[in-house]
Amino acid sequence: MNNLTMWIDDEQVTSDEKVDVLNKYTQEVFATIPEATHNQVDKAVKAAKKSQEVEFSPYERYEVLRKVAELLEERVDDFAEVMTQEVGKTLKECKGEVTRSVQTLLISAEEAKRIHGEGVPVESAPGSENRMAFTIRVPVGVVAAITPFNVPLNLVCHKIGPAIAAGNSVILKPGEKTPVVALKLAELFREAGLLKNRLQVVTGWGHTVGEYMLDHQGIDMYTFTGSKKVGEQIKKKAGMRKVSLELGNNSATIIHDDADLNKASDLVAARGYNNAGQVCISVQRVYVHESKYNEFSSLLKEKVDALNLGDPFDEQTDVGPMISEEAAKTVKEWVDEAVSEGAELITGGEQNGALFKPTLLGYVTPNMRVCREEVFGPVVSLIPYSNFDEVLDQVNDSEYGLQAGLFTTNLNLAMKAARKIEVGGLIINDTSAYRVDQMPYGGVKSSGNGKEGPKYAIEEMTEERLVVFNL
Ligand SMILES: NC(=O)c1ccc[n+]([C@@H]2O[C@H](COP(=O)([O-])OP(=O)(O)OC[C@H]3O[C@@H](n4cnc5c(N)ncnc54)[C@H](O)[C@@H]3O)[C@@H](O)[C@H]2O)c1
Ligand SMILES: O=C[C@H](O)CS(=O)(=O)O
Repeated sequence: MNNLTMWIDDEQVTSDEKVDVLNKYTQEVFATIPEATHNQVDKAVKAAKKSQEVEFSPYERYEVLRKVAELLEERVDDFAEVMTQEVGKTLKECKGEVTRSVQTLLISAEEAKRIHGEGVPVESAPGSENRMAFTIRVPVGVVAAITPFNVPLNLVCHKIGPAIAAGNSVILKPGEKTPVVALKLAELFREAGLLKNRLQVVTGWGHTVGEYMLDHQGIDMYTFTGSKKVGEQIKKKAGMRKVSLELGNNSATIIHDDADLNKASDLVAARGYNNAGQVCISVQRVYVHESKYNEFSSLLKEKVDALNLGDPFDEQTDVGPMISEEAAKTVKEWVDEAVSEGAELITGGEQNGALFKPTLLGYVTPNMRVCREEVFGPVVSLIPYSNFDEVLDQVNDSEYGLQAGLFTTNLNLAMKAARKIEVGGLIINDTSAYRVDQMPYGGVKSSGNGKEGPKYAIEEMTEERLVVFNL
């Protein structure tokens, strides 16, 4: 068993209290992490602040991030195997996540060289003829990055990459259920020669270690990915400090009457169940035009039935365990409740420990929890509709707004949806779950605020400062 250590003030340290990290398939403990104390968090913040005094040029930041990307690329298999144990998602998916993380770091490295302000034409104002002005972007300072369990490497890279590229010092608190790959990544930053204390990692529970971070006034910005509940707490506690929140969603995808049903059902089957549905943009609510509902439903059922549930290390497995038995039980409760309220159980609905069978529900209505709230499990709900304008309203009838998908060949309808659907991103002819790492990514309403994607995250993680010359 691995007794892991944190990185605080340039040292590998532990603490008396420990948190077990389980292999999510076998449920055996495969590592322990220290529960950081209040003093350790304080020490990390002070060390981060001090590290800001050392010059770190954009090109040096580029070099370190590029080097970490190279080191990670050499260790894809090693990282993926650890991730499969701690998350429970399939080995092939984990390899995909590590490969994406390499890209996120490389894009961040490139963006480090492109941080710039802009000229401001103050001289055009009467009386300001002898002045000139421009903006510069300066680092915010100490950034606290708090990350969730489900995508434990790439979402960490989406925070550390841009924060380092922008010239900040970062204190990372990874999700307590999946902290191991984050700690391994921190080692790569050391190996790559990152300046002292530009990255520190504290581990432990959110309600303790996370809260110590929220209470520390030495932190200049919080970048958080996780649940709406915790996001709200962070926003309250941050006060006037900067906050970037990437929160949940109950993602909708529309299948219009002109859609390619084969393609649409392939993509829904692939993106409604990967990582056991524990993806913030996972396909959850699928609105199908009534004229195609039966055909789409049987095509999709066939593809969902073909998904193999089981050991994530087995190459034949498509869907591994959920993060815990407790999470799987909640999903079971919501599915049973929907069926008792009149939904059709097309397939699935069975739970065994942390394993939950890929489930397809039909004739789901707006007030059912599987529709209204974020399921975060392998459950897709089909909802028939007759009128395009009305379905846009149904999609918007949600407190969330991260991404949505629309299958149609009609350009006018696609543009109408783009203007009307209240989301951070609309994906045409694919599901809500499309994401590549350079794109602007982030939600509206209860899905949060601020954008990720290194270029956009760097804007969040820097301040724009105006410089005016009186010549
Ligand atoms: N929008 C996105 O990009 C995105 C991406 C992935 C996951 N998510 C969301 O994350 C959620 C699932 O992840 P989770 O269960 O790990 O989320 P979570 O909110 O329970 O935990 C996220 C992080 O917050 C910490 N935390 C918990 N309580 C805290 C507190 N009181 N103060 C400070 N920190 C605290 C946790 O320890 C963890 O590190 C889902 O809602 C999902 O949609 C969103
Ligand atoms: O869980 C949500 C993630 O942001 C989606 S992805 O893994 O980045 O595609």
